[in-house]
Amino acid sequence: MPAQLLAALPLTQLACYGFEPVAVDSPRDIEAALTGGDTQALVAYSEFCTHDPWRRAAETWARRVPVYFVSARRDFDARLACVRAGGAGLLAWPLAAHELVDALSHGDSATQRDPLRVLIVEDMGSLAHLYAGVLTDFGLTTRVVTQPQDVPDAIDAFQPDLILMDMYMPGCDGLELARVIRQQRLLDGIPILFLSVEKQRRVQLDTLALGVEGFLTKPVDSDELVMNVIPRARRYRKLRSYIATDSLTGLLNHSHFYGQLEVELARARREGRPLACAMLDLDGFKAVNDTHGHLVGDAVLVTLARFLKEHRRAGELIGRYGGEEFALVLPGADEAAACERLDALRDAFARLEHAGAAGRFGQTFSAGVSSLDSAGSAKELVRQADAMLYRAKRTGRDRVLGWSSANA
Ligand SMILES: Nc1nc2c(ncn2[C@@H]2O[C@H](COP(=O)(O)OP(=O)(O)OP(=O)(O)O)[C@@H](O)[C@H]2O)c(=O)[nH]1
Repeated sequence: MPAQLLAALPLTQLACYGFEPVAVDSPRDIEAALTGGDTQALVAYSEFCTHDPWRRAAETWARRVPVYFVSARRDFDARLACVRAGGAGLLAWPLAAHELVDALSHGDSATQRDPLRVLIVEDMGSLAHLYAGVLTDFGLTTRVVTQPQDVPDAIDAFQPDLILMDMYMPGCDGLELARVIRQQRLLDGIPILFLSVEKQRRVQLDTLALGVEGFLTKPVDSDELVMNVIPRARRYRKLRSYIATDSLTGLLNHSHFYGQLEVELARARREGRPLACAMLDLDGFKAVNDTHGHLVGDAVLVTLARFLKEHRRAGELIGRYGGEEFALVLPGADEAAACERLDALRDAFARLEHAGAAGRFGQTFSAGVSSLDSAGSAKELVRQADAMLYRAKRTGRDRVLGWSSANA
């Protein structure tokens, strides 16, 4: 974008969200950044007037990375010009960091970082792997399941963005399996595409009436498969992330955290493995808002979210449970292991410095921990961890307490 506008970019705030923004004001620098291969997205200022060199240049860049246009214009003509230039989105000028972060974490660049996932349910393994090969060639990740009864576990483990399903399988047909999937609240909206030799219009219409996304008649050619799968999977991924995550921190929101906790709990029981839950709350956070203002308070919340994400281990869940309250699920950890880990996190976070209007400051959190040793349900896990969190607050803050050791 033009050099005189670069100073108005919220680069420091973007860095706070975990991005590495680079400000450039010449097409040559942009070309160099794109050639380097590390650039995930481009943000280009545009006035959307007839002679707008940035829009014209951006049209060529948009073929290589998602380009987000920023403009003071919000009218229809500007929106249309953005679409015609291949823009991934139109953001308001002056650019607000959280709007860009929202676009990047839900948009096309997010799918580039984390490929779309397709679960293929087909009793003929060779055919399933043929479909998988086609989708993999287009950059998608696939998993094949040949037995209907294995589908619920595969969904839990793989978290697909779309299910491609054979209609006729031994033991359980596709319609029944679709109903089993849809009856789970969190999976009600997942796109299901049927693959079948079925040509009877009545049967196809009955299938669509069930709320499945579509019907592909075998044999399906590669283009038809890919064009039916990618847009639907991408749309579901985007909608799900809008619904499941908190817009400030990008962590799971309250209800989705709780839903995923139930899934992890069931898995831990099935596999006979331990599981712990922790609730975290920033200490004296009201004073941060009062002293430095709400924007600095928001930056501390974002920093804690980013800190937790950076320290996240495979399989762990992190959610924003309430305003300044966060929640963690640690599959495979018993209470003692979880307390030790939370205490290490507490210690490391307390060493960070935050920048405020009234100078730099440190921030601590307290945490309560519970585990399957003492709690039998998701509700009980959260209740016990919460009770320990408030005991930690009452007894001095900046500490971690576990239910079983505190109540022994
Ligand atoms: N900046 C900002 N503040 C928030 C947000 N959500 C909640 N808060 C603030 O968090 C503060 C919580 O204050 P209290 O519940 O009194 O707790 P505290 O000051 O952290 O004290 P203890 O928890 O007892 O250590 C309130 O001032 C809320 O306004 C948010 O999204 N952004």
